[in-house]
Amino acid sequence: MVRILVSDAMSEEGLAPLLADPTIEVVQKKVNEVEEELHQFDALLVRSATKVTEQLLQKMPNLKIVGRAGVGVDNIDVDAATRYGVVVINAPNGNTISTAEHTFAMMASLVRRIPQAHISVKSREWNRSAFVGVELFGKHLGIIGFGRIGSEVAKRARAFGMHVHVYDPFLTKARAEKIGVDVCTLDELLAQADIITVHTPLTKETKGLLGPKNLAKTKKGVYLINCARGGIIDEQALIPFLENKHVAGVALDVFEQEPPGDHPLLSFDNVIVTPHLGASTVEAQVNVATQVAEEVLKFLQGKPVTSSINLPTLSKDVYEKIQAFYTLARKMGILASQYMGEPVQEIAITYSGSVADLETTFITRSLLAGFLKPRVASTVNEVNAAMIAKERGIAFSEKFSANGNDYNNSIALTVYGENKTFTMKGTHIVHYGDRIVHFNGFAIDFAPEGHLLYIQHHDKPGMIGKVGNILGDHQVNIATMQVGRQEAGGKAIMMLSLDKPLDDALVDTLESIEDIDVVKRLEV
Ligand SMILES: NC(=O)C1=CN([C@@H]2O[C@H](COP(=O)(O)OP(=O)(O)OC[C@H]3O[C@@H](n4cnc5c(N)ncnc54)[C@H](O)[C@@H]3O)[C@@H](O)[C@H]2O)C=CC1
Ligand SMILES: O=C(O)CCC(=O)C(=O)O
Repeated sequence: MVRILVSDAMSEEGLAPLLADPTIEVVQKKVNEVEEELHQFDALLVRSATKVTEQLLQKMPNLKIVGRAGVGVDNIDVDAATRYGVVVINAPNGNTISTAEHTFAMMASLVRRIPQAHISVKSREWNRSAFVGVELFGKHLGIIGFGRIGSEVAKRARAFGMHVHVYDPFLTKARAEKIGVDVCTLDELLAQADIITVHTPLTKETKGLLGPKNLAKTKKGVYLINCARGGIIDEQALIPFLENKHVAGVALDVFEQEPPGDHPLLSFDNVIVTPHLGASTVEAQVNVATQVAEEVLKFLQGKPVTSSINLPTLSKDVYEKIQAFYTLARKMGILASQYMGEPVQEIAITYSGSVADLETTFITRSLLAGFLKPRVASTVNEVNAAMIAKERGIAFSEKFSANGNDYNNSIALTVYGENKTFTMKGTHIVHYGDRIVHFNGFAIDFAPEGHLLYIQHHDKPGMIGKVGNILGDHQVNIATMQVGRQEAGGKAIMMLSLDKPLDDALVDTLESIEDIDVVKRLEV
């Protein structure tokens, strides 16, 4: 039974695909209410309240996936999750419209002073002259961050007759032209905008983006809106600009610390606030919960996920095409690691033929995961394989060749170790399966499966018989045997597939045969 912990409030309608699955148990409780059971959960679904820290991940050794029902993953230690091999996914567009609409609601409220007027009338006052606002029509709106939400805000602004200026260093010219917005530098935006709204993630670059220096570059009487992440507008820096009336008003849905407590900004009459409500609509909550539930379900069924933060994203089509190579690469990694049995510095991979045209990132990660698995005590999978390889000083590279050299497709690898270099080539043949066609410099043809025994020897009459007799005497059945040699009378190999693994004593016996140089057990 798969166990999923849903630790923040989430729409039941959205969670329906998980709740309906009889193989899944969904527990809707806060983390601190299930302290004793944390080690049992396979998946964790959160909004922004649960902090997915390294400490929490350590208490959840069975965890495979964290699903964030929303966009921002700043409540999740994604680096730690990656190290622990835990996939992190989000629901990137389920709450876009709601947040864009909330931004607009904040904008209209800000310039028409609706919250202040509301409080006044509720206090039994009728003071119409105190609440004169300004129109949005004809005003210049500066949008910082032109992704999903920023671009939806722009559409609405244009419908209101506003001039829209956009600053986003990652926005391509083609996309800006298609949407028809004025793309400018940050300084140009600050100088022109009557209203500035931020829609970036909170990163090293965006933290304090609207701080003392940039606030000083804004127009006198500017309005500011933050419905993205607390800290993009520097809260402390705002105070003098509000005191000297350079900033006419501020609308905040998000804060550096949430809840903000007794924050000095809350005492300004022209600062209007909501408690992180951008995504709080019925529709958005159903959307994000549905998106994340469907993705988690797909992941648990071994299907590709499309909104992962720490895995390459694959479409179903691409996933289907690479699946065979993904498995072949995993087996090749396992074989290479066991054969080498020593520290390695580099793994060079060459994809040839039809596989060279595919999305190989995932295949390479699979190969690395296979390679590292016998060497790493903790979980290693395609999420953390590249990171673990790096941490262990193992460089890896990919090369591509259109020519498959006798094979429709092939994956070749060269592993550079401290004392030796190892090469191997594998191919996947439809209706036949995975085959290793070169091993350690020898042409051969075997299926990388089960209990394998690699023997390197001198090419002499009677060698096969000697090995066969010893195995037979010890009741070890040989399922298949492939042989290869470099030249008659030179170095040769046998690759045997056995019905059971060999014990150490039998390996020693085989090694003691004259003219046998190497005996290696390989388990795939
Ligand atoms: N208040 C709320 O309840 C909600 C808040 N959010 C937040 O809104 C923000 C935007 O979300 P989306 O539009 O979905 O994200 P997105 O990823 O679609 O867009 C972000 C944009 O910011 C741009 N950007 C990144 N660094 C930048 C920089 N240094 N300067 C200018 N632009 C930069 C990116 O190029 C991208 O176009 C995020 O912080 C998200 O967490 C999202 C949903 C709900
Ligand atoms: O879960 C929520 O309501 C917060 C949404 C949010 O901030 C996000 O999706 O980034």
